Amino acid sequence: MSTTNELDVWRGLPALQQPQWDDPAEVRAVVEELAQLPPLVFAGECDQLRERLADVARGEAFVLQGGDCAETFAGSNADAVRNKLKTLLQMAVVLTYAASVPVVKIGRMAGQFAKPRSKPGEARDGVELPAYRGDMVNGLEFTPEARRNDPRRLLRAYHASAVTLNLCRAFTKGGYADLRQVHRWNQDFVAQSPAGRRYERLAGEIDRALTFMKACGANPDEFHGVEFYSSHEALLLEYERALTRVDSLSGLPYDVSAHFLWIGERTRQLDGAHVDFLSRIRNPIGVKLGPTTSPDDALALIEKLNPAGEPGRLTFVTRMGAGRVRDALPPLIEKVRQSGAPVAWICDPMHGNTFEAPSGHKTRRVDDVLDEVAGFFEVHRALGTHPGGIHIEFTGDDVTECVGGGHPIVEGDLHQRYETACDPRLNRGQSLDLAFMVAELYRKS
Ligand SMILES: O=C[C@H](O)[C@H](O)COP(=O)(O)O
Ligand SMILES: C=C(OP(=O)(O)O)C(=O)O
Repeated sequence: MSTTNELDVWRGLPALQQPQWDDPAEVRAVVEELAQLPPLVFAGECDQLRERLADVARGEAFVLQGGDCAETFAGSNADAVRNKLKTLLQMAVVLTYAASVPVVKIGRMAGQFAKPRSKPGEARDGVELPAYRGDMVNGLEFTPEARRNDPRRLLRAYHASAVTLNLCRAFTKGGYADLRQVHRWNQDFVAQSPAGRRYERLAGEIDRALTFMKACGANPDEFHGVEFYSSHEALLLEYERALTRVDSLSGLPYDVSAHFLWIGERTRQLDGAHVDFLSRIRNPIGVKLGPTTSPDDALALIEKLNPAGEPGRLTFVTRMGAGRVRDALPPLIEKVRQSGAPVAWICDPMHGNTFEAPSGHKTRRVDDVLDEVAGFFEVHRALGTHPGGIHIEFTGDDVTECVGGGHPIVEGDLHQRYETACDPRLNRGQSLDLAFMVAELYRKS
């Protein structure tokens, strides 16, 4: 692991997707302020997650990672965070109970405020403005004022992350996530949707199992809370660097902005700044791999990011697209397996399946999402490797952003509740449908 000076090597390397700020002095002042603020997460928690991910790499646990595409400052409130957590908990219960596998729960939450974009600008009715890059950089509103990059937003992102993480810790440790509450999470949902009714039946079985275990002498308080971890894409390196601290116990650097950080598909260049910076922090980390990744790219990333071959350190999050997963994924897994490197493999069935509907809304078909996950399981089953988890964009609200699902949304419905700040998310029913399908696939594999 690196010395403090080596943590700045990235500054001399190409760093893609970094915002241009108007006033470097203002950025320096903000970064200095960030560097004085308390850690959001602790080194020991990151180490614990690394151990959980080592279980995943060994085939003994499954990751459920998800949340908004882009969190917003306005969304850092109790209702929105509770709804997201509630859906994550419901999905985790379905997976744990129906697939009988320990589920490592990681929110794409409490820090997912910066977005890489395909184009620097956005045009509407002949007007061109800079693209929205996440609330950490500029505002979503289509006005020149909102779209101006404002470094003070880095501080607001830190505080919004702190608020969100505080809520997550309270909900997951303070009794709300108690397994004896499985019915309560579904109360507002049960009658409305096929997924809700299916979940309710499973919750009834869990109730009976808990009563049985209690009768056998198990301590029901064991089910009081759950382990929950935060994660986001480590995109804005000034922010991540300012929140990197040397742990007083181990003397090693941890990025204390989240437990788990990942490098996106657009910034995973081997000789780039993002790969260098993440190679030097001690957190468990991930890399997104799209369909253009070669087996040699995967090996080179392993060599750079986990040269010691430590289990749980490195997760590959594959996002091939439903049409490509069955041919693009096997050569990667095969070569990594031959190398003996311990990698946890997770499927992101969202980012390879985005298209634009005739109405102009960016959307995804639930069928494509399900098909990519099915392909991911088929490939792992054929190769005898472990399908280690899913990474999804979802929300706890009944939005209309992805088409299809058990309670189908058609393209003409997209305008009804299209609320994402960036890419389309699964709503609660679509997320539960996915969890039931994954549980079945897991059982079979
Ligand atoms: O969430 C991922 C990316 O930021 C997003 O897909 C980029 O979208 P764009 O192609 O509209 O820029
Ligand atoms: C940008 C993202 O994905 P990818 O890097 O896989 O495109 C994302 O997960 O927000």
